[in-house]
Amino acid sequence: MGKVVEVNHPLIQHKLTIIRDEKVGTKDFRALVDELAMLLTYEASRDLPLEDVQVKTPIQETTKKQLAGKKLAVVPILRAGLGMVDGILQLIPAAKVGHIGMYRDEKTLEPVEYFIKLPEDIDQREVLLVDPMLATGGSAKDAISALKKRGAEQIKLITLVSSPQGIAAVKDAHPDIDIYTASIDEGLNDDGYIVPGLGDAGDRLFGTH
Ligand SMILES: O=c1ccn([C@@H]2O[C@H](COP(=O)(O)O)[C@@H](O)[C@H]2O)c(=O)[nH]1
Ligand SMILES: O=P(O)(O)OP(=O)(O)O
Ligand SMILES: [Mg+2]
Repeated sequence: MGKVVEVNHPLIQHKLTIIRDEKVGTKDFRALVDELAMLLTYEASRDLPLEDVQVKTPIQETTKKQLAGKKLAVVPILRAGLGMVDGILQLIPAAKVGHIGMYRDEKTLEPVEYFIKLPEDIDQREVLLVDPMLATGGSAKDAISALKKRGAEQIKLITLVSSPQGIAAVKDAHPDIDIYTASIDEGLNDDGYIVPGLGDAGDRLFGTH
């Protein structure tokens, strides 16, 4: 059974409050989404396996830990997820990057997939699936299904803002998935936007409407 972790570190709460502000422009919004993604990845990577390694300090030889070389892939759900990739790669530069393109139909709120390109060995990688917003959960559910269909077994979903409904929908469809989020907000409005949320993350990242 996967877990749901609301990572409420003070730095995360502070930065998230800033980007909720409608007056924050594209440049600051982008920078803070990157920083938040990095901070969330710090928590989501807590269980990465370690192995012993010999290291010679200027004082003496010692046995310490290093990452055991686990293969990772970062997979953003386009467009909004793209804003989280660079921040994650700063922590895990060797990760490969896949892309899943999806938009929500404005009337039905159902996700429409328009692009998918993943590393060939996705079945051997732990996947960090990233999207700033988990609203109805439709996009994340379909993205996880697409990853599983291609053999991915270990998948963590990282979001900035989640609704209780979105979390429940993902857990219902994919009980094995761990979800890391900076905030579980109150809910959804009639247009499927998270309340209070931060608006349309893709539009705010890329300056579109
Ligand atoms: O407040 C919101 C809600 C949604 N989005 C965008 O939609 C999808 C997620 O919606 P689901 O209903 O969970 O499928 C997400 O990719 C965002 O791009 C948003 O920006 N703001
Ligand atoms: O999920 P949407 O429709 O908001 O897509 P995008 O992330 O491209 O804004
Ligand atoms: Mg959008």
